[in-house]
Amino acid sequence: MAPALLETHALTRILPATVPVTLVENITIRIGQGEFVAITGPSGSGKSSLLYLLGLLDRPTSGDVTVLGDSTRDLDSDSLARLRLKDLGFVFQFHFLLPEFTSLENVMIPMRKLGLLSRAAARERAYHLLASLGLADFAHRRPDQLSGGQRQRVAVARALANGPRLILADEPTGSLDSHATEQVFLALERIVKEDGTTVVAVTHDMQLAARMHRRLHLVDGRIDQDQMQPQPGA
Ligand SMILES: Nc1ncnc2c1ncn2[C@@H]1O[C@H](COP(=O)(O)OP(=O)(O)OP(=O)(O)O)[C@@H](O)[C@H]1O
Repeated sequence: MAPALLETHALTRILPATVPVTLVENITIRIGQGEFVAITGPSGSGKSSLLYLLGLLDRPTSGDVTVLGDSTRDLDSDSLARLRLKDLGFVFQFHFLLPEFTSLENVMIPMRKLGLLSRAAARERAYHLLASLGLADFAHRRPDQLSGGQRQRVAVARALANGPRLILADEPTGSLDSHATEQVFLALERIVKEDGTTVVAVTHDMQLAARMHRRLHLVDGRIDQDQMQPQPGA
């Protein structure tokens, strides 16, 4: 069997404290290439905690995350940072674009950080990514000159900058109105359909979750097995 893009094995994260807090417990999942996966569950059920572990932004107390068949358990912080920069893209509820830079410059930053492209090539790729998300006319605007939906689509373009295999999104439409939500959702859906990129998104929006391939439903930090059925039509 081909290796999954991302797998977890008995992933558990406990915050040490006088009374330890279990964020997620015993999570074993397998996510393949080109999947569009929703992480759902009530507030406080551990959705963001799981996404941070999947994105190697937090480290488990026990268990493992494997990326393309390779364990990440023994990687040092530099190797984890490199893996995140090259193979993973992140979109958060708030765009976190740098306010003093234009859309184009914001999208170029991860490419320059990875250091594989010249400045001119990074600029061209950033422009192409923005254009593919319907933002060609907004490439030279700063974030404060964009609408909420446009800003979030710039954040999607930035997440795509280094051609990641996996995009992790934490409530990417959580602060948007319905029109902008649809624009951002369609942008993510297109990345999955056309590029075969895997997208895993935390969402409270059950209508959006129902349009994705699969739902991982969390309750009290654990996967709710009753909710693990594939979505109809997926
Ligand atoms: N640093 C922390 N200290 C103490 N408790 C924490 C900490 N971080 C998270 N928690 C708790 O862990 C649980 C899981 O949090 P998490 O943010 O992953 O949930 P969530 O499902 O994403 O919630 P929401 O939908 O409200 O964003 C919650 O009960 C939260 O209060």
